[in-house]
Amino acid sequence: MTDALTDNILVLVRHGESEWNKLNLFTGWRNPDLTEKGVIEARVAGRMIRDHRVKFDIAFTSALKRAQRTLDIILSELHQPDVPIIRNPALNERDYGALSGLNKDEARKKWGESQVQLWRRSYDIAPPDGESLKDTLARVRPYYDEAIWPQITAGKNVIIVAHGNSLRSLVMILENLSKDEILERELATGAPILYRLGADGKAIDRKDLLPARSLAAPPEDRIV
Ligand SMILES: O=C(O)[C@@H](CO)OP(=O)(O)O
Repeated sequence: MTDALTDNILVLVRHGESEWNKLNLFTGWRNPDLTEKGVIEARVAGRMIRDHRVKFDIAFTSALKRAQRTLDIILSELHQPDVPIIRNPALNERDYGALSGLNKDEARKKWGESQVQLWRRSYDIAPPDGESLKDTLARVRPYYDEAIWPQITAGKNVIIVAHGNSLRSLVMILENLSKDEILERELATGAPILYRLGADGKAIDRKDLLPARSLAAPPEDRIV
């Protein structure tokens, strides 16, 4: 058991593994469910957060099943099933447009590794009919400012369960990252990030909670 966190806390969690993560398909706004592994990842995420004894006042998630289900499982593991939940498409994954449903390896064969990497991880190059990270940030930021930040300034502890790229947009905001710095950041499924925020809305510190199986990688409770 870790010391209880007493300041206002914002926790971000990417959903557990989805059926389409497992199949290596571009997912975006499509709506696959969690795999069994994804359910376990969500349970483990809930237990790791429970060890930090955070009591949440409000939860936010996207309009997509994989994030909503992950949140439900986390709240159940936390024994906090009555936390109010706000679901909003502003927190949806980046819309992958014409790539949605395509296999990522097949796409590399068709368009080349570097083009696919630009679509996946450049800041402002959108896939055909889809959103870039910049476009995603442009909808995540106003939602954060108008719906989430007021909760934090009112002294609430907040959990957000969303998606790789909607959360990377939030990480940019919270850690004041440049468009180059965010390109380096990957978010693992079911790995909670605990932030303590200052009055300016920027992170004072961050803890990445990693399940025991990932201990070979970075240290469990890295504070930056
Ligand atoms: O397919 C997607 O919607 C996302 C997240 O799984 O993929 P990527 O890692 O390419 O942003």
